[in-house]
Amino acid sequence: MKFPGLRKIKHYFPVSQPKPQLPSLDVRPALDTYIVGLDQTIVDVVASVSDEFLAKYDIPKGLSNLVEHDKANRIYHELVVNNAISDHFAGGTIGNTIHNYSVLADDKSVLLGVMSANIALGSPAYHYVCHTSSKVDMNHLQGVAGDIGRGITMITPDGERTFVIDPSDMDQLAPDYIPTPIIAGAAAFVVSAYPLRATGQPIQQAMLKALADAKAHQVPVVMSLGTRHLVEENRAQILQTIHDYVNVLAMNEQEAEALTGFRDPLLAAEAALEITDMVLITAGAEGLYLCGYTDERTKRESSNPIKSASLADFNRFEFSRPMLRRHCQQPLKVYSHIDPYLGGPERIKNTNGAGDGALSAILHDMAANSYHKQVQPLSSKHELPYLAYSSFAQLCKYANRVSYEILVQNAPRLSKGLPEREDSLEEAYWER
Ligand SMILES: Nc1ncnc2c1ncn2[C@@H]1O[C@H](COP(=O)(O)OP(=O)(O)OP(=O)(O)O)[C@@H](O)[C@H]1O
Ligand SMILES: O=c1[nH]cnc2c1ncn2[C@@H]1O[C@H](CO)[C@@H](O)[C@H]1O
Repeated sequence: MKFPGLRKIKHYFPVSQPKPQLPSLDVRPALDTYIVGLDQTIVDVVASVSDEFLAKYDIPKGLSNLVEHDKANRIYHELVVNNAISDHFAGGTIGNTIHNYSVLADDKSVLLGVMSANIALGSPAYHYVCHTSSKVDMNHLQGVAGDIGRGITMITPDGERTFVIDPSDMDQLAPDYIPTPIIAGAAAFVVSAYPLRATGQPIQQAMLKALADAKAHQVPVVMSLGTRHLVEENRAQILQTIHDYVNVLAMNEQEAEALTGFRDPLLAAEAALEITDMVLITAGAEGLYLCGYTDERTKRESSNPIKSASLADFNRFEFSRPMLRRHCQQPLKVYSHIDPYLGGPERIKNTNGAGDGALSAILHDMAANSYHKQVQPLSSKHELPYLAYSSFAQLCKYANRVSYEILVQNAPRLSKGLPEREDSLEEAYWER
């Protein structure tokens, strides 16, 4: 487990504990710190298109659109003829998140989903496996006869991305392939709201089983919302799922508005905190917000400039560490915001995955907390059951830095971790 982000370390963080056992790529619940993700396994087929192309096929821009197989094929073939396809890349919002987690933490994660039982060279499954970190344990995947999903990722000249999703067998994941002991030993379980639109498909029951297992074993449940119209179309079901199971909710500002009715991210977060414990809202060029709970007796005042927007002095206690609401004697809502790292890259070719990247940083910090607690149980950092290792403010910095890296690497999956030294910036960024 790597240290989450960079900073002058105040507490002892044992980075590489020698392990008496032989190294193993399989996750061993009693020995490893890991997270588990459930996803619709998807390969991203990346193509450059014009706005007219989207209009021709009646595809709403900026969203993830489920389409029938024939239409996806027609689009795909026109893109092949136009020579517009630049790459095939492993995708899936949770696949991306746990891959990035494994790259950042240099540690294991488990992917639950389907995979073609026979993988042919050049097939969607082949591209998926080739572009996934070897630290992602794929031993629990369910083999299927057909293909994994195909997500045609169309990038318009303004850098916006629009998905056309052809599901193939991606929704066939059955509850029998949810390994309860693996979920029970995880530092967090992460899922997206996308499977909620696969009405009547086995993945819905599989997802419910995984959520129930995580809840029964007090494993924090993290959910990302996916895309705005998914939230608009399944709002009641999503709200109920969050209320029943979710501890950390991740969304962008459009999804937050669709869920809560508030366009303003702080008001949206305030509303969402009525049904969950922590909320990450990414807001594109406005940076990101991380909001949650801490206990009155452990609140810590920020030494950053105090900001006011729709909530007065909202970041006053952003140096506090997040807790589950039910673990607080006197819960206090805490809000933190950060502008894009270095103002954002000079030129953004494609924002795909920047939000998922932010979430993988939060997951890394949560897992680092579990790891630290396991190896240093008597540390003062664990006097109370905190949800993460770092403060809200520090988590914002780390998440923001990772989003920037996704934007500059121009791909939703990191090919390498963050640089050990940040030449581009004064050290102050990582300090309190
Ligand atoms: N135009 C931009 N300028 C500067 N930073 C940006 C810009 N767009 C995104 N970012 C950075 O990336 C983070 C996440 O971006 P965004 O809100 O677009 O995520 P998203 O819509 O959830 O993405 P995805 O669903 O593709 O993962 C922002 O919080 C910010 O740090
Ligand atoms: O319906 C879906 N289910 C799962 N993942 C999806 C869906 N639509 C798009 N993405 C995934 O979201 C990532 C960027 O955030 C992309 O890599 C894409 O594969």
